Amino acid sequence: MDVLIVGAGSMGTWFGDAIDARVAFADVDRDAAAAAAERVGGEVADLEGERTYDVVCLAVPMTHVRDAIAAQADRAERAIVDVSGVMEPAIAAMERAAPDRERVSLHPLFAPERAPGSIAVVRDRSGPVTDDLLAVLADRGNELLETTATEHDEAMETVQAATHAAVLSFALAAESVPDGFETPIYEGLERLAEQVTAGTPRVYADIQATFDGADAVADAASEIAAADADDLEALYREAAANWHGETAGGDERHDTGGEPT
Ligand SMILES: O=C(O)C(=O)C[C@]1(C(=O)O)C=C[C@@H](O)C=C1
Repeated sequence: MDVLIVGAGSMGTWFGDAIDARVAFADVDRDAAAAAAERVGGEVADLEGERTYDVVCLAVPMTHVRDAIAAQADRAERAIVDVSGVMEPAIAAMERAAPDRERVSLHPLFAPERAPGSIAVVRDRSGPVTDDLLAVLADRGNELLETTATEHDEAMETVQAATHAAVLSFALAAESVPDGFETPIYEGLERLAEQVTAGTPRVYADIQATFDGADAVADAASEIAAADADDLEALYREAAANWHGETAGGDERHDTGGEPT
């Protein structure tokens, strides 16, 4: 099987490494394509070339995936795949541009350096080629999470947009503290702030531009900042109910002040 990977950034490189196929990389930055090809043992392809492949995988930023699918779909003989991270527009573009080919959208739910991990998978039109690709990903330790484009994109509002907004807000707002003052809760957030801010700024910007979620975090933070003690207690109980069920934190007999029981 030969696969053209359009986009030779970290996701394209991850995909080329994670599958078992002859791969070629095309990118606006030909040096990036050459680096990815060298890293995974593939070739460099022209971005606007005529050559066709069994599979074309779009590994471009989510803001460009629609256009990239429209431009590259004709080079896919059997299957078209994307790893852009947004599924509804990607699937719609694939249905338009490749109605008679296999179509799968994949979103690795991890940064490439933490591979393997869970991969959200929408099999919009499955068949032998994409079944093989997915079987190899599973054999190599990835967990395939079968979903729909709508379910995925809605989940990303919380899992990515709101989560990143919360962590980045903390990363911006936190003052440095002298060594030794760290609490277990603070250390958890500190670790997340370090992890999130070690990524690629544009990826995080694209996620915020694509998925709602940040406003809900901003609204909740404003409510907390403006709350008096009674309001804060109510907000705390609401949060506890969301995460532990209706009675948690609301029953005085079990009110541990946050200590484990
Ligand atoms: O750093 C990680 O491991 C991540 O999970 C990165 C992360 C995320 O934070 O949501 C960022 C972008 C990708 O689309 C997937 C995952």
